[in-house]
Amino acid sequence: MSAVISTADSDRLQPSSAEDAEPAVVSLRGAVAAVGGRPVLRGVDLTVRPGEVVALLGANGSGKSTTVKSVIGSVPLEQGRLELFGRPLRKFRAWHRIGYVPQRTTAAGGVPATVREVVSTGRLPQHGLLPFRRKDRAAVDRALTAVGMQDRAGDGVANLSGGQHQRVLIARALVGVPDLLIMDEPMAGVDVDSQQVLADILRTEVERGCAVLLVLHELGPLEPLIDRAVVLRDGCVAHDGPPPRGVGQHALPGHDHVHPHADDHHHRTTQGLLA
Ligand SMILES: Nc1ncnc2c1ncn2[C@@H]1O[C@H](COP(=O)(O)OP(=O)(O)OP(=O)(O)O)[C@@H](O)[C@H]1O
Repeated sequence: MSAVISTADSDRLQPSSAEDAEPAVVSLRGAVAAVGGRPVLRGVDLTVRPGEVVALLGANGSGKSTTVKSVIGSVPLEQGRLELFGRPLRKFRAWHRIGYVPQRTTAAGGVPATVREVVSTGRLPQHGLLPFRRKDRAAVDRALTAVGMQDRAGDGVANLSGGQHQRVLIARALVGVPDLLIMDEPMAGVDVDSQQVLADILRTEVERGCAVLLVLHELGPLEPLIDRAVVLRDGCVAHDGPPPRGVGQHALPGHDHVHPHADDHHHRTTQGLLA
């Protein structure tokens, strides 16, 4: 699955100074992946450094979601190499360091679970099959408070608005106190007030040093937080550098506002966060 890295790529991965000695949180090199038998990623390079906030932009179908799914190991690479916190994917076990907020779909609305139950599942990488301990319950309480959903803890998730539902998914990702937060279109289907709440939550996470990889439709209220933008076009990186100011995905060719879309596809799941 992981191809041998080229000499040029090896050189690029070497730290250039003592400051850079900490390994990248995400180092994806030459990622090639197919979904449903169709080539989607055609050599994607993506780096997220500790504490960095990277926005992944691009037109509909350019491969953004597939890229983040390959980062959490749920879409296997046909070629290329992925390292998480300096370890190759096949040796990486510290999934508790990663919080993942999937692209929100309406499908979860029918799940008969309470807010607290959904958020508690985010603690699974920490305690596995062991019973919940006091510190796990405290972590769930902290995450619920962080997203302003403490008073809704006993409510069914089916009764929440889009913005509240998104907050629950974010609380689930935060409950493990991750070092990397990956969010796939966190603002999709979220009202303007909740967008500001989400931006504030994200700012708090960034301030405590969490690295963030965001799939975004447009930069919007998150723009001030973003250090770097990677723009995908047709499964390739078209831009990697400063965020295109005032230009979101809306300005990119092929954008057609079909969001959010249900993930009713059947990715071949091998290893990783969702395994
Ligand atoms: N399970 C699947 N089976 C077949 N094709 C798929 C599947 N999942 C995604 N695709 C296709 O792969 C391409 C990339 O999809 P992906 O979801 O990564 O794009 P994206 O950039 O996130 O787009 P969007 O902004 O619409 O979410 C698209 O053409 C999409 O239709």
